[in-house]
Amino acid sequence: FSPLAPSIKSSSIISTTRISIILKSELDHVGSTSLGTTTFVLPAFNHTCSADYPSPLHKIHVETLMTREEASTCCSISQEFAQQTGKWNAPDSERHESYATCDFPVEDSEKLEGFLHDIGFQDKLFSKLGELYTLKKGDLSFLDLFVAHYKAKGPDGDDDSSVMDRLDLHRDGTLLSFSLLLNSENDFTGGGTFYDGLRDVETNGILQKGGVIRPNQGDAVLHCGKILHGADVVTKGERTVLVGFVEVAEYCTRKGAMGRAATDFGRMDVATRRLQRQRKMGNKSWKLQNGKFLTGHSHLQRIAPVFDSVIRRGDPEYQRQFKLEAEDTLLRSVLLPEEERAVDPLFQEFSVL
Ligand SMILES: O=C(O)CCC(=O)C(=O)O
Ligand SMILES: [Fe+2]
Repeated sequence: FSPLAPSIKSSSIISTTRISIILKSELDHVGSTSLGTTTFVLPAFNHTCSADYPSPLHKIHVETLMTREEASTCCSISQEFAQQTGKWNAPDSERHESYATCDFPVEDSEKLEGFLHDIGFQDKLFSKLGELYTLKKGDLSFLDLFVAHYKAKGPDGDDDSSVMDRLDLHRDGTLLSFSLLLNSENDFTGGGTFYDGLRDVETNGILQKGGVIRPNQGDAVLHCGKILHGADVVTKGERTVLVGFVEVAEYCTRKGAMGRAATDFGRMDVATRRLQRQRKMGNKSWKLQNGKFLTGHSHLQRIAPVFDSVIRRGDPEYQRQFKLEAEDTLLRSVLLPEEERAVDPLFQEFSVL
């Protein structure tokens, strides 16, 4: 399959029976349903990358992991706990450095932790993630598991900073993540998890305008945490989700893939700052003068010209495309094919004992 092949979009959810006979390229971007799992595939953005597309990580799955009753129980326990501790009253920047959310870690509530244990949640989740992303249950561990709470801001639109109504575009710290809706989808309007890479993909059932996926109560969106995503604004009511950051054992991943992507994402941030500086000078030539910081050979004093390339690379649409390409490369390369994974060194160590 060539990533250059034209992609065919479909406006209808394709049935399981059709999947086996349609071309793989037809599956691009399409929401397909198979045995209770709905899958959306991120489009290929990097057309020069020779690595296979789509990799398992290009796929975002929606999967029922709790019954409505189980999700409701988790929601009531969480509500009760948050009321007692005030955990949902202000975004907590201590736990999530760059993206403060109104949340509490599951381990803080014995009752919630106990309930999740009783319904075998971790086992169910890790088995599913393993099956969908070519991993074993034992390769997965929680970096964080927490309940987040979103609430619409007041009708007068005042900036009530103690309320979280959305989460801006970001990447998680882990390779895998999920977000499971605990309350009823009828309790709020807006909300849902959105993906930059799905922005221009045709809407399809629970995939709505702007690349937003709005699952039902008890359903979880499972995705690679490195895909640029956020939580859409809740415009009415409240939305409560169980969110988990799931670490993948290092021996399953390709060394350097993550570092390369981080460098590429970082290059675009530098480009933004360069453009801001050029604009500040009124797009006129500016004097490069670093003598304040460096002396000797490193001391530069000259006129820096205005670069068209600075303007081009600073353009938000150019940057978005560049980042999507880097993300695509990362998704294709970071997971090692199963046959190339060496035995987990830790496992080896223990098996000798
Ligand atoms: O609310 C959601 O669905 C997404 C949450 C999320 O991305 C996060 O907490 O990192
Ligand atoms: Fe996230």
